[in-house]
Amino acid sequence: MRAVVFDLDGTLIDSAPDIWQAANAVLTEEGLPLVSFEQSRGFIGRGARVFVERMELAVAGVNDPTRTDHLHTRFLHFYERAHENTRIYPYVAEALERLRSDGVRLGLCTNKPFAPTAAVLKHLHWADFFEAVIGGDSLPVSKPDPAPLLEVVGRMGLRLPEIAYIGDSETDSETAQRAGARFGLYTEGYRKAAPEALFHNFLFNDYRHLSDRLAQLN
Ligand SMILES: O=C(O)COP(=O)(O)O
Ligand SMILES: [Mg+2]
Repeated sequence: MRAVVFDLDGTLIDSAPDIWQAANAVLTEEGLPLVSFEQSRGFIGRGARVFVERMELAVAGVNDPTRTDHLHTRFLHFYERAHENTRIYPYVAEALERLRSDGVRLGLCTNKPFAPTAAVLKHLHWADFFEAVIGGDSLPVSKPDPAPLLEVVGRMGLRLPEIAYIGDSETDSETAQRAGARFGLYTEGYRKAAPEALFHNFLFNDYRHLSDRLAQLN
């Protein structure tokens, strides 16, 4: 295993509380009804545009393209500044350090837009941690299209059989399957389906086990 590529939201960090706060900041500004934490968490996974569409549908019953554009712009404004309640999942920092000290290279492939991704990585002092970072708006297509994952691998000068992808959601599982990548599913994120129902090479719920699970893939 030369490298591990990670998803971000629901995989390395629990950002749902800050995403919820950004969502309700936009809705408050627009005089629209607010969403619950569970609703907001359920909208995560396909990037900011889809998040906003789902949110608008929930509170207004319909997507109006002009309003969606505006809500999207304002959501990105708040999203970029929302880190106060974002937490790194337990033992993630130790797991990443261990991989690095084992000579495993690290990449990041998220559907979070690039600007808030860069902002939260900086906030966590992870700005230089990942060799290649692709956000949900870095390419014309986003996950579950396999292109973003393939782009990360390409930018690292690697080939797909040399990496494993780690993510938390239906989107990540489908991305890995369509790319033909090995996939580890972190079960404590924002997934809705049963873990067994999703493509994976291994499941894990504790980052203290990640290195061993990856080693068993080889
Ligand atoms: O922003 C999203 O919708 C999901 O982000 P993720 O790909 O890092 O889980
Ligand atoms: Mg995720």
